[in-house]
Amino acid sequence: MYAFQDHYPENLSHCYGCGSQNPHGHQIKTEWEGDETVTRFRPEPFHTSVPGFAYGGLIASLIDCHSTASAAAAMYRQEGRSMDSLPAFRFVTGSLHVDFLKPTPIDAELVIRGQVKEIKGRKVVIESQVWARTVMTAKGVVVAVQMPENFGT
Ligand SMILES: CCCCCCCCCCCCCC(=O)SCCNC(=O)CCNC(=O)[C@H](O)C(C)(C)COP(=O)(O)OP(=O)(O)OC[C@H]1O[C@@H](n2cnc3c(N)ncnc32)[C@H](O)[C@@H]1OP(=O)(O)O
Repeated sequence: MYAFQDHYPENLSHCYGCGSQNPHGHQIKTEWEGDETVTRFRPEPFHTSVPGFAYGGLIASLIDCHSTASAAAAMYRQEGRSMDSLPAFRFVTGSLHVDFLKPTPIDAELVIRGQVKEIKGRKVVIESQVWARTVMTAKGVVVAVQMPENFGT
């Protein structure tokens, strides 16, 4: 699979959630399935909250990085451009809202499905749901904003 994150330039591949260059991170991979974006992730025992269940911060970070990647992919798709083309679209999180609907089991593959709700200027809004087997355990809304040139200054 060639994922959205595989197109990130190396200097932006250190993110704890999605950076392929971060050996301690989740290194999530996201791709299109029709008009939805999909990330699959299997929690490790050290992601535990209550024994048997995944830590909420993990769920939030999966939604977060799934959504920033989805935002970039959505912008490329809208422009009819390949994700390899320059200049690159880079998105950071402006806001992250998560609803924890059910406990998330730690022993199941998690499937995060995202939908593009709005693209306006430098902003993309992504809604996502986290599924464990047949149960939706969390849902989220992320406002992703194209990273300013002077980010961090
Ligand atoms: C090939 C692909 C490459 C991809 C590379 C991937 C990089 C890897 C990184 C992975 C990262 C992984 C994830 C991470 O961990 S990212 C790390 C956590 N996030 C940050 O550190 C971001 C810090 N914040 C900022 O830098 C600025 O505040 C940003 C850039 C977010 C906006 O400041 P800026 O001055 O630039 O924006 P603007 O004022 O012109 O507004 C523009 C639009 O956005 C809307 N808005 C703004 N904020 C919010 C908000 N809080 N709620 C709702 N909406 C908000 C605003 O209303 C407006 O919309 P509209 O009114 O026009 O409708």
